[in-house]
Amino acid sequence: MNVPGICAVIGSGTMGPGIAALLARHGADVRLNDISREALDRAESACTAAAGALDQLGTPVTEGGSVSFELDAAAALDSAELVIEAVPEEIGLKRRVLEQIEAAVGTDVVIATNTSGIPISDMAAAMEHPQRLIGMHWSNPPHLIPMIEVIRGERTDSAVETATVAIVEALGYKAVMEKEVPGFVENRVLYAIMRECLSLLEQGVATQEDIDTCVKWGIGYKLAVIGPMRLLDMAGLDIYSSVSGYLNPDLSDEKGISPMVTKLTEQNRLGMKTGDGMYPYAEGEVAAKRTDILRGLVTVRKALSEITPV
Ligand SMILES: NC(=O)C1=CN([C@@H]2O[C@H](COP(=O)(O)OP(=O)(O)OC[C@H]3O[C@@H](n4cnc5c(N)ncnc54)[C@H](O)[C@@H]3O)[C@@H](O)[C@H]2O)C=CC1
Ligand SMILES: Cc1ncc(C(=O)O)c(C(=O)O)c1O
Repeated sequence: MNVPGICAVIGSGTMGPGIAALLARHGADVRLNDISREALDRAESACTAAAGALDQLGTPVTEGGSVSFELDAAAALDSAELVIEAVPEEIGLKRRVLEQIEAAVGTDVVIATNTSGIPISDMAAAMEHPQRLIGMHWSNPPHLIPMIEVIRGERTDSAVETATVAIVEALGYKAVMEKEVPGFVENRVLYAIMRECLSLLEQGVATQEDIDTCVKWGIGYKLAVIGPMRLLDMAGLDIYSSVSGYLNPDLSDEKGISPMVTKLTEQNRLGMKTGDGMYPYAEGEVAAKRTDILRGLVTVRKALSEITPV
């Protein structure tokens, strides 16, 4: 299966532009929609940057692809063969947007949601044709992380799942098919790591710099080559049993949001998008960090593509 010829991406904040740029790279006529003119203006340069990263990666260009920027949702959705919803993670808003999408496209059109982890069945509750809604969870930055989680809701048609997996594979990405649980697989694992790291920082066990160094080199580097299930075999299940026996009861079981994150959020210190967060950023540093991150991800992905899968 090829990538559908006409795609609509609804919401053009952090995720929409990278998704649109990758679809366009594979030949699609992509309409990127947002309710904010400013967001669409920012999206134009984000799409250009994403295309530059795809050039660095050597991703071939399929002729005929383009991205257009649409304030008018109806124009974006007109004749769309695939719709990807990427509006903020708020169930009420997502339900309203899905209602608007479903009223504008044919019943055979796949409607995918990029939710970070809201169960698909909860989002489909008010839909007239819930069989065509599917979770298609891209990882940030979506034009570079070559894996997408595909999550069926209780009423999703199996043909919609098959079609979505085929689209993911046509993009050259790996599809991971899952049953729905809040957070899906990726964010359950990521948020377990984040919870523990934030707890260690709040307890003063290590600085944020040292926590980042430990996780990047001690865990991240290794996990990019060996998945956690295989790592258990490499370490030895007897070792895992001994360590988890005394360690698991001591790990963070914080049920709420980290107090440190709550305080920073209340101060509008949201990270790179506001120029201050877990780290402070000097003038020009956010752009430099973003460039370093993209360059690093391109380099590591190229290296990983050359190794034998473990
Ligand atoms: N930021 C991340 O790292 C990741 C986010 N996600 C998920 O993707 C979705 C989008 O996330 P972000 O791009 O980070 O959000 P964002 O807040 O950066 O962008 C969302 C955009 O949607 C627009 N929007 C709001 N209401 C709209 C409507 N009715 N119609 C059209 N556009 C509308 C906003 O103006 C904004 O530009 C969320 O569900 C999020 O949880 C998934 C993977 C990673
Ligand atoms: C902090 C954080 N939260 C959610 C996601 C997501 O996948 O939905 C990501 C990501 O990197 O993709 C993330 O970093």
